[in-house]
Amino acid sequence: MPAHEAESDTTTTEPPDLPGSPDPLTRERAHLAASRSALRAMREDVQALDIRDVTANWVNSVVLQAQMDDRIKALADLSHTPLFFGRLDYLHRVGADEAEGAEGEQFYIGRRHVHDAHGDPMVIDWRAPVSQPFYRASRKDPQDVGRRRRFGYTSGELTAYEDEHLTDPAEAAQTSKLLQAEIERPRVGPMRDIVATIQPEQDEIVRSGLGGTVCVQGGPGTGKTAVGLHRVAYLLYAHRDRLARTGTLVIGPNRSFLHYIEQVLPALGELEVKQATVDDLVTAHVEVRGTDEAAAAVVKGDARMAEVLRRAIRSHVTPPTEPVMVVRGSRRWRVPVYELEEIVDELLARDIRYGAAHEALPQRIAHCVLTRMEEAGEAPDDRVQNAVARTPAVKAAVKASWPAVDPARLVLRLLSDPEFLAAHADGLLTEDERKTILWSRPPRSAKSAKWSLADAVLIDEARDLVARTHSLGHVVIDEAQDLSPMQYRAVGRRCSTGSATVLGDLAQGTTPWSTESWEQALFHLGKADALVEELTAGFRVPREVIAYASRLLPSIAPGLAPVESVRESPGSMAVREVADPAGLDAAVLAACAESLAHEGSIGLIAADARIPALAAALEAAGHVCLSPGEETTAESRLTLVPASLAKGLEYDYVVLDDPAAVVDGEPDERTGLRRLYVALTRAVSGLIVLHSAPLPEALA
Ligand SMILES: Nc1ncnc2c1ncn2[C@@H]1O[C@H](COP(=O)(O)OP(=O)(O)OP(=O)(O)O)[C@@H](O)[C@H]1O
Repeated sequence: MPAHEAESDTTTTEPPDLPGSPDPLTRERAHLAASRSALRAMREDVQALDIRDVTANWVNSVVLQAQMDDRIKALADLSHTPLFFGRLDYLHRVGADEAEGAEGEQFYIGRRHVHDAHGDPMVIDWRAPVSQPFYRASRKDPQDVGRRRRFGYTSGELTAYEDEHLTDPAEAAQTSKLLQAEIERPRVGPMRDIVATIQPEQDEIVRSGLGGTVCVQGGPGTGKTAVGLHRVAYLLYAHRDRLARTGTLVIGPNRSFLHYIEQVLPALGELEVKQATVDDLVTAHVEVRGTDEAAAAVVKGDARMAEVLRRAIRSHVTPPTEPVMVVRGSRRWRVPVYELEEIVDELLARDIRYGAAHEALPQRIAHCVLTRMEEAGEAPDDRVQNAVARTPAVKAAVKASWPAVDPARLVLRLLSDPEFLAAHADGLLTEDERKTILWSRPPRSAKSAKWSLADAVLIDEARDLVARTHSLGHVVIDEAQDLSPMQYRAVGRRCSTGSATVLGDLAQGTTPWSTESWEQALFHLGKADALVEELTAGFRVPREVIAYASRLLPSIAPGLAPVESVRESPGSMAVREVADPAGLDAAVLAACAESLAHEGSIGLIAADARIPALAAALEAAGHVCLSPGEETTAESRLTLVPASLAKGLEYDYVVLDDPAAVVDGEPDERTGLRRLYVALTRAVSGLIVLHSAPLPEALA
């Protein structure tokens, strides 16, 4: 694969040039300049639109103007993001029969579609079907592509290109230098998109259909987050209308993480995707002021709790014992007990939401009354039925047989009333488990209760038993391995009529309820038929570093294979023992200073308990520190990261303080080692591990 740079363009592979014609790089630059002015023209066209004549009213005009403003924003030409990053030379016209001998076609691939004044494409959106071979074509399967060209940019200038002639048997396959350079480029600021370098196995996940749920298992830095975000962008392109109606959501583990990834989709032109943590979803209606012991949270997060709640809510249904007597004017209408029983039984058998049945019951009783009225020769209409449904007699019957249930109060009663819990957890929870979740001092009311996050998930489940939760079109769940079965259910009901992308790594599960197998997780999510894919190539962590971290795998996830890093960075790893524990802070500061001498972002990761001491030491040494997820700038590049917040984040250089303390910060050894595995796998270019206490045995 010959690479060409501005100064050293020696072996040209372009078709023979006419004497005096410009060299390929100049031609490509000319196409870039022409594309940029075409984009400018597209933007000016939208800006010049006068909507006064086409909008019927004020609301219409506001809506249309907002859409146009979005479009104008989307058409902005950002000088630091190349308008195109690749070119495909097809051997034949796309879609034409090869036998016709139709001439080849050329497409420039970029972040968005750009066309000229005649509507002919200058740049094709990376998500369009004709762009797909840019990511997937290979020597084995050239997909009718004769040449794939990648472009290299320096400070927004097109400075290099690299060609692959996929159908040329004489050309040997090589790893792309531009691809490697893009992967090695220092990270400053928030996460960026990978449109120019999506790999074939990643692309298969990105472009998999909207209908199915995909689950991706992948070690640290294999691009799960990147793939999930690009899949959303792809789905929005391929199913724009449907997803605009139903909505999309990206779920991440915490605010810092969401902040870190929030720029990726807008950079791809997608501004409408919502982001949330699972906690955000379930605390919309509950104020969380309490916490749980791990043992209680594990039981509360167990899927058996869903059945306990289902039984508890249905226990409010009582078979009718009294007939209903409705008085209208001078007449009395009676619905006998057996008929009421039939209605209640039928509603129970239909298994509709508790609240829906509660609303249907008065209408059903009123309908019986109306039938009797008709039999007696009256001609009542809908208004009469509604009036009957609202009579005190009918209301009293509904209250007796199918009373309204408040979800929070239902959970409150389960957690405070040992008999109520025992009755509905019979055969599901052991006595010990019931004791574990019962409040020792029950609160007076749902309002005054100190709900925990696990309680909020239970209330969310109870709310769904009362009234169906609104479902979105597509949900991406990142770091999914940390969700409890009940949390999976909470997410699952938010995409019950849509699909999901589930991303995670079983080896990075650090919650007491973390996922043991994707099959189980997908079952709880309600997507048991999802496809499980595996990503094994690592794009973040250098080979030496991942090899060191992978020593932990036999202890934390015995079935998983180590990540195969695509990054060679010799000398990227150092483990330093500090003999005197009192000298550890100073050694850490020195390692930070050493790392700051390089370009890029620095993360100092330490056990949560060590953070205050390190923050003070850094401040005393005059370092300005960022918090995780906060944007790195050229002036402040050092982030102090508590180990509990490191998940999903990355830094060019990582300094890891005292691994043993990171392990000891967790309730058990396996969780501690998993936390350490996360901390060890955040580095893009270099890792320095400092310790005075002995290293954990699994690592030593
Ligand atoms: N095809 C690619 N080309 C260039 N960079 C890539 C590619 N795939 C992933 N990366 C980069 O590798 C890094 C790790 O990606 P990402 O955060 O998505 O991995 P992850 O699997 O979610 O990691 P973790 O398990 O640690 O959360 C990111 O900087 C991402 O941009």
